[in-house]
Amino acid sequence: MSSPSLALRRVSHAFLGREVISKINLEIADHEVVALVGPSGCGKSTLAHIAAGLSEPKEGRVIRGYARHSMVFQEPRLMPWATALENVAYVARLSGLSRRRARAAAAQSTERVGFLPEDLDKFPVELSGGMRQRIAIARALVANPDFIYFDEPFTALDAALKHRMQDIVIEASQSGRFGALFVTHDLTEAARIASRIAVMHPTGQGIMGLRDISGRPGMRSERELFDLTQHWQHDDPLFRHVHDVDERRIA
Ligand SMILES: Nc1ncnc2c1ncn2[C@@H]1O[C@H](COP(=O)(O)OP(=O)(O)OP(=O)(O)O)[C@@H](O)[C@H]1O
Repeated sequence: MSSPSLALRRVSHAFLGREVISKINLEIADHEVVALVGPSGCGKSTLAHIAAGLSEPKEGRVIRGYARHSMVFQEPRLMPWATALENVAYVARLSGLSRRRARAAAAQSTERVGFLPEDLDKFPVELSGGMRQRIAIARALVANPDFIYFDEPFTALDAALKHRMQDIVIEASQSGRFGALFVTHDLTEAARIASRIAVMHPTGQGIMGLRDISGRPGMRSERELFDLTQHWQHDDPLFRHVHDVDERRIA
């Protein structure tokens, strides 16, 4: 890989003296979407936060080759006092646009994620969970990032809406040409949106392995996705612990 968008080199982190991730190595190529999976509590969010610079690793290095990133979390984290449009425009303003151009960019970004214009003046409390998450994605896209961190962004959504939101990410990653680290519990989601899947060790002791996913995201049929996830779960030892519940004892 010549110049990766993101490279993690022997990244370790501890909370209150307890090491939760250890010696993580991972590279993501320019415009590549990598899904990160692993059992609950193995350290996926911790790793994504460190990679995005929200916290400093205790050891190791994070090398960011991209120009500008954004994040989408499981909870939309919108500003409750601002309308849907203002939530998105605020980020556009931070990237240096005038008020008028920021509002235009925000309107365009919300259209891209299928948010209806008549709902733009509503406040977060007046929006459904799916509408709020669309705004969170529009906000992540508005400043034209070339890298996005997704931390289980669709876990709380119902199946149909989840599917729709995945399509939006696939479409946006292809037309907007960003790379991404996409943390998820859902192997079918990983198989749909990513070009590679990374499996984290159940207790955070590194990335256990990676698998290339053949074909282009968005072009894989439901049958192919089903066969692939069945194969991962039943025939590939790498995935043996992916759905384990976290039963580690806290030291
Ligand atoms: N701020 C914190 N302070 C103390 N411990 C923390 C903190 N954040 C996370 N942890 C611990 O670090 C470990 C890894 O947590 P993390 O949220 O990164 O896992 P995860 O794989 O993303 O889990 P899930 O899939 O359930 O979201 C867990 O044992 C968790 O309890």
